[in-house]
Amino acid sequence: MAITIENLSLWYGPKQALTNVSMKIPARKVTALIGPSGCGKSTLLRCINRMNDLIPTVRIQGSLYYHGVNLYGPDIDPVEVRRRIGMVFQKPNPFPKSIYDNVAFGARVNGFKGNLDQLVEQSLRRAALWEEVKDNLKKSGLALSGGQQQRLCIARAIANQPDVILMDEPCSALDPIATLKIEDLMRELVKDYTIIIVTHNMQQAARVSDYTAFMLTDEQVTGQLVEYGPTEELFTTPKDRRTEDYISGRFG
Ligand SMILES: Nc1ncnc2c1ncn2[C@@H]1O[C@H](COP(=O)(O)OP(=O)(O)OP(=O)(O)O)[C@@H](O)[C@H]1O
Repeated sequence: MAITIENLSLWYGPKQALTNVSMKIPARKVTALIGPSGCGKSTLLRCINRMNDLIPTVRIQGSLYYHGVNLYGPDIDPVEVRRRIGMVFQKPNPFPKSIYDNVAFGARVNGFKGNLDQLVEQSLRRAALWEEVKDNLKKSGLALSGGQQQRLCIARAIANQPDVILMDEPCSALDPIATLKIEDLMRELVKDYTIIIVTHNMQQAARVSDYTAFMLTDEQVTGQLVEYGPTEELFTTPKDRRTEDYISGRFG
């Protein structure tokens, strides 16, 4: 298992957002988190690389293990956690720098001693962007199309040599063609990385993920994990009535 989550609960100030979530996320698979708006998907995703630590009012209970190490243990450096567990956001967010400098950024900050040109090329190739930008590496990252910008952000994440890539609705700002390109890319990247994706789009979860987790906030419990299993099973033979209602479009 890449990630093991045990009884994780989270509060934003007095407001609870996750309740006793437990799940095991396998390495080198795509795991999708689905569920209605506000059910805690992004919150759970952000727990995995300790992004919620940046919010002062957040309180977390429970454990989250990454290859057996408790990421919330006392000796853990959140900066190192975020290098190993990279993240791609909903809205592509390249730095206002050249394509090259975007990809080289993390390596430079970390005092990378190897061949930077090679790292940039490899990362852009892996993000399926190299052919489109190789003659324009000095061009601003912001001058690319939305889909290219998102692949640039994926290249920037890959250049940090992560093990896990978290993606928070990576296609929601993209057109259908750019979306399919990112989905193809995910299937390619999963050969080498563990990918966890939050998506609103059930078809997308069905297309790209190996495992799916359905989350829900209802009158009784905030931010609960209702059902989790192989994607095909969850979509064809859900075990919980609430999963069935959601995937058949009866609510959310
Ligand atoms: N920084 C924050 N401060 C306070 N409350 C927050 C914060 N971020 C999220 N919340 C609340 O926590 C709950 C879960 O939000 P979260 O964004 O994790 O849900 P989600 O399932 O990802 O929703 P969506 O699909 O709409 O993005 C919501 O009620 C939200 O308002």
